Amino acid sequence: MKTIDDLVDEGVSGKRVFVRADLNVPLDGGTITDDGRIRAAVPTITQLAENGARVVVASHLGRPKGAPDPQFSLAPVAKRLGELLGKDVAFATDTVGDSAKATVGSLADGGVTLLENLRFNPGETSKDDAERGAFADELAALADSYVGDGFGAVHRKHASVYDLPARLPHAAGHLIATEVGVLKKLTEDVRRPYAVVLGGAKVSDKLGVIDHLLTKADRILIGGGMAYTFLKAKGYDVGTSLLQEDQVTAVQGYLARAEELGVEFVLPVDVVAAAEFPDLKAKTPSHPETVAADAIPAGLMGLDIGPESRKLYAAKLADTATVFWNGPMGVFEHPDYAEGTRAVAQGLLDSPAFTVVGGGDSAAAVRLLGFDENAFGHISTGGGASLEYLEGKTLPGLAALED
Ligand SMILES: Nc1ncnc2c1ncn2[C@@H]1O[C@H](COP(=O)(O)OP(=O)(O)OP(=O)(O)O)[C@@H](O)[C@H]1O
Ligand SMILES: O=C(O)[C@H](O)COP(=O)(O)O
Repeated sequence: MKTIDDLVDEGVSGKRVFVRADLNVPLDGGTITDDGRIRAAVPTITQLAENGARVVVASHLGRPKGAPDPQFSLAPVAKRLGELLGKDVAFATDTVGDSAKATVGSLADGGVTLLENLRFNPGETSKDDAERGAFADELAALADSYVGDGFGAVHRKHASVYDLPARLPHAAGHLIATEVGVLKKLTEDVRRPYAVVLGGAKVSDKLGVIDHLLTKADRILIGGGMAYTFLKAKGYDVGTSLLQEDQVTAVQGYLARAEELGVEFVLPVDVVAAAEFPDLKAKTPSHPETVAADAIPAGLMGLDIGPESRKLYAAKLADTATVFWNGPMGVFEHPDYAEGTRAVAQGLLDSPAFTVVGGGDSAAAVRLLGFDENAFGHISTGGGASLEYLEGKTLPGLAALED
């Protein structure tokens, strides 16, 4: 894989270099609540700008439906990126339209622009190769070369991740190199006991990885929105909790296979539940109740792991040598449901293990709850991406940089 250093050695001065970053940060209205992914993109952008490139940065934010949607605008990200780089970042209000063409066209050597959200264009995420390709052609017209650095999105076969590098000379940026370097260690000589902690809300995306982890991990701890599909698979009532009904049978299969293989599954024994999803904006007090995990009353939804589960999870992490954690244990954005995530983060720090925390929200949670990110072995910007890497899957955004 060609690196950004190789590209810079070949000469980037005066050239338009397209940087596909993952600047998908958590937002509260227009306010960025955690800028970790923006900070992670800085080294690559800085190196290119310092070497006289005209840097065209692009990213997705959230999951808009292929059309402009102001709540997913990257405008606040352009401002923050400018502060971190210590220079103005020209923001294009579209991705391949007049604004993008004009902004890129007027870039000086060493200048940086950020394009509007790639997912405002249906071609970005299309399953149709021709539609994605047509959008990639339009993006390619804005640049002379391509640097892939959005590790958090390399598992997506999207136009800017997969099709665009095929159309331009390409290289991998610093973030991708660092992330792959650390995760590779977890797929090779992993020190045991090896525990994997899974939570979060993208349940359908992430359940599939468990099948693979059963042959790798010694212990799998389940929390967050993922837990309720497991509790249901054990025959328990889960009230109105997040549930992936179509995966219940598959999960029963995982539980049976784990028993055969001697892999320990750790599920919550109690949960913090409420009648309604909390107000994450106002953070007004909600009405949480701690209930047994095997009998969540009808009308209540599980929003965090309970106090007994926190003790159990900390104990299960205490003797591990390696831990990979993706996905918060609860709706940590609201103080009533943050304690499970806090307990797991503390459990990781108290254990002697080499710890990798992966995922936009997981990494943000660790920082927002006041933990020192440097105390963890590695904080990955990729959640789904790091899981699929560990699964051994071919990741479109890495494969595209290889040839
Ligand atoms: N019990 C629950 N019910 C509903 N949502 C939950 C629950 N527990 C956690 N969440 C939500 O999960 C979200 C994070 O999940 P997600 O799977 O996106 O993790 P991630 O670390 O960001 O990984 P990725 O980088 O792949 O997105 C948080 O916003 C949190 O509020
Ligand atoms: O948050 C993430 O995991 C990445 O930014 C990818 O986002 P996606 O799951 O919406 O493709």
